[in-house]
Amino acid sequence: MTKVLVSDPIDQAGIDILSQVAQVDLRTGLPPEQLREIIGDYDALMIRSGTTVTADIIEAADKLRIIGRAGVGVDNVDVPAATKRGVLVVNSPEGNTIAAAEHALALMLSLSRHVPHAHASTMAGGWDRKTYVGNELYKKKLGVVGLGKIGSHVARVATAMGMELLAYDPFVSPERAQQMQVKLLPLAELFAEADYITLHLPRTPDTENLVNAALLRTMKPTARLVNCARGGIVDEAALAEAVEQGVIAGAALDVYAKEPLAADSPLRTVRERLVLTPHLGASTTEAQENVAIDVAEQIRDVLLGLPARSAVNIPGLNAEVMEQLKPHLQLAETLGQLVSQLAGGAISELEVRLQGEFASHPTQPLVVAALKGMLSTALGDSINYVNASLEAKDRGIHVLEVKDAASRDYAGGSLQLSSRSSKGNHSVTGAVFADGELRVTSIDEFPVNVTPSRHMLFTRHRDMPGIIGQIGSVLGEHNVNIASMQVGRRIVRGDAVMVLSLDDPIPPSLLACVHAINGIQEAHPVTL
Ligand SMILES: NC(=O)C1=CN([C@@H]2O[C@H](COP(=O)(O)OP(=O)(O)OC[C@H]3O[C@@H](n4cnc5c(N)ncnc54)[C@H](O)[C@@H]3O)[C@@H](O)[C@H]2O)C=CC1
Ligand SMILES: O=C(O)C(=O)COP(=O)(O)O
Repeated sequence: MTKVLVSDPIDQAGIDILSQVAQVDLRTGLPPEQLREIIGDYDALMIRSGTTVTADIIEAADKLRIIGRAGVGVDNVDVPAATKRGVLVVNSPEGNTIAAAEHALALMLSLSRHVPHAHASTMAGGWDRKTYVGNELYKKKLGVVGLGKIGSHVARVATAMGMELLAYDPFVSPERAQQMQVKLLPLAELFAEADYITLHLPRTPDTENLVNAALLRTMKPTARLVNCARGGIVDEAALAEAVEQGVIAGAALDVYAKEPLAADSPLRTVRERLVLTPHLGASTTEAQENVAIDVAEQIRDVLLGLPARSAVNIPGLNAEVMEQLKPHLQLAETLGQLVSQLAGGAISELEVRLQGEFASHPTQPLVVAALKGMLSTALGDSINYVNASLEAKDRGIHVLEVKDAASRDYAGGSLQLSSRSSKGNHSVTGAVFADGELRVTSIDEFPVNVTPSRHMLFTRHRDMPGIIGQIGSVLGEHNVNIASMQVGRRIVRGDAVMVLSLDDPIPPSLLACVHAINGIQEAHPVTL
């Protein structure tokens, strides 16, 4: 029975989808040791930000195929460890964009008009209209750090509210910024100029403690900071001090370096001008339904052997690409299996050559498919689209990608894999025909036209009378039935290759007899 563990609260719509294909166990709030103990039973894990998936947990996850993050940030998952183990990580990149953006705007407005403090004072019996005089956002400068999906929505709404938009995002082009009516500035200038600063970037080693005491001191004393992105980007102790001492006018946080926020955090002692929420950015009914459905559908699909649309650790290979390139990926994988079995030893270099029309396809997915096929000979099922590139790199395999659009051999182009190993060099070429059928079109530069089949035998021999008959006899003696046979040669009585498609596997004793035939130079059994 396929089993899915849901270790954080998710919307029922997600559970319903998962239940179509698996037994779903909802166990929230598990301590790490307990999660480690039980994870070995599960094929899939669905989480939000409450579960931290460490390398240790992934190590214990013997059956795990996919980790689904019902939200955006995957900083609570050791993605490199998952990749190494071939575990797919997926998320919901857009399901909670609006919720997070609106929460950042809510925090900005709350801060400006002292909503939480005025509310608390009123509830306590007060009627204080003097202390809580605020500021307008209209005509103020808003600095958006990280102009991605959430940052852009905040920018759009803030523009509509009459704010002037500044942004810092090293990966956004000036054209895009201009289109959004946003002025791109270096980080230091943005901090010095803005009246409000809102953070919408991921937490990475580069962004950790980005907003520290020194940067806070460069802000205007009237400026306010909002962090609805990730804890750890802001130095919390420095921020508490800056707000307390009036270095800045206020701050609002939804996310913290360590969650839940520690009872003794210095942030909890700041009484005024600081608004804290417990990671509520994505907590709307709408967003929770969106992300639960988005991620549960991906888990369901992957468990059914289909591709996921938002894979974090196989860049460039989403469901759309997989669907479009299905036969081409299959060809690359098959040629990878073929070339590794012809090589018969550790391959040190693989050249992936996209010829003719093939050169119009994205290279990366085809290279990954070729590597998966190539490595599966030695590594079996443990190799997949997630870890193929990494495994190849770890094994020191040098991968070369060549696009040769000018080559004209087949209408749809062709794909050639050439391997270099201690035992020699081999190359195989294949094409996808109009009906979607795969063909091997050359082996070691000898032209052939072979449909790949489960059991095959490839020989390299001298083109001379009698050799084919002898091979046929040997196969017959071993009760191995030949489905088809092809010979490729470049010159008469020179070197030739023979490809036999067989109905049965090749026993080792048969291979020894084939090798013993006079004129046979190489014989390679291949299983696809
Ligand atoms: N509080 C909450 O509940 C939620 C928080 N988030 C967080 O919000 C953040 C943004 O999410 P999205 O907009 O969906 O992501 P996104 O990927 O669309 O945008 C992130 C932007 O940050 C930029 N960026 C990366 N490194 C940067 C750097 N060093 N300096 C400046 N900009 C940099 C990227 O170029 C990109 O444009 C993420 O950290 C995510 O985890 C997302 C949803 C809910
Ligand atoms: O999607 C994100 O990145 C979030 O931070 C939302 O976190 P949550 O799913 O509410 O625990």
